[in-house]
Amino acid sequence: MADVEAAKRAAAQTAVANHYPKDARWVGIGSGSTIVYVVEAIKALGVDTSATRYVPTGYQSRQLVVGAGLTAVEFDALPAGTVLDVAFDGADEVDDDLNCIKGGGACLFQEKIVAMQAKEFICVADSRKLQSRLLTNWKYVPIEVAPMAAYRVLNKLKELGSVDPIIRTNLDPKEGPRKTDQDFFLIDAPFPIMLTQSDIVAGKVSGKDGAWEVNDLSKKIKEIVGVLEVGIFSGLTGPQASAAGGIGGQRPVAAYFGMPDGSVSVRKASS
Ligand SMILES: O=C[C@H](O)[C@H](O)[C@H](O)COP(=O)(O)O
Repeated sequence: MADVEAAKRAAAQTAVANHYPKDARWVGIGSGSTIVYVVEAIKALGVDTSATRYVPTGYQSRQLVVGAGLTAVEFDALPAGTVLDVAFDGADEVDDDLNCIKGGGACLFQEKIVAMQAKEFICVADSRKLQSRLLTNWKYVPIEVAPMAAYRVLNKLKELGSVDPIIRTNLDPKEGPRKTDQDFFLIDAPFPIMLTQSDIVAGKVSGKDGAWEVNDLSKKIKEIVGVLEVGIFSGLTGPQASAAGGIGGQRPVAAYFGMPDGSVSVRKASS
C-alpha cells in the first residue's frame, strides 16, 4: 500500500510539473485519494497562488482545496465564459484511447462538468488503473441516478446486458444507499470488458453479449431517463472539443501513472 501511495505521489508530481501553468488563473481539482497528491504538488511548486482560483468537484475536493490554504470557487460562481486553464483528476481505469471510468468514490457528475470546462484535462493515477480496455481490472460502471428512478434504471441496465447491477450502499448497508454530492444514488453496473474503436474496425460488434464499445455504452446509459451522468469519460479530447466549438473534452489529453518501480508512465492523446 505504501508503494501505491508513493506511485500516486510520483504521478501527481510529474503531472503538475508538466501541466500546471505558470500564471494559472482557474484550476479544476477533482476528487479521490490521488488528487490529494496533486494539491500537495501544487503547493510544493512554491508559486504565488494568491490570484488563482481552484474549482472543486464536490465536498471532499473543496475541503482539500481550502485545507491547503488555496481559494476555492464553486463552478456555478465562475464568471460567465470562464475557461479553466487545466483540470486535474484521478480515475478508476484508463484505456489505450484515454477513455476513463470514474465514480468509484461517488464523484463523477461535477468532475465531468469541470473537466469539460478546462482547456486541458489531466488524469493522475497509479499503475493498477493503466489498462488497454476499460473494465479489465475495474469491474463496473458507476452511474449517478435520481433516487426515485433507481429501480427503473437498474432494469434498463439489465436490458443492456449488465449482470447484477446494484444500488451502491454505505459501508454499513444498514445506513442505506450511498448519496452523491447531488443527493442522488449510485448504481454500479458490471459489464464485460469494453470494446475500443480498434475492436470495431477489426469487426467486433458493439452490444453483443453485453460487450459494448465505450462511446456506445456511455450514450446508451445516458439515454435512460433517470440517469444524471455516467462514469464513462469518453468522446472528444480537449483539442478536438475546442475544434468542434466546445471547450474541453471528457477524455483527458494526458494521463500519468505511477509505476511500481518508481517511474511514471504517460499516455497522451494522439489528436
Ligand atoms: O468518484 C471518485 C472519482 O472519480 C475519483 O477520481 C476516482 O474514483 C479515483 O479515485 P482514487 O484517486 O482514490 O483512486
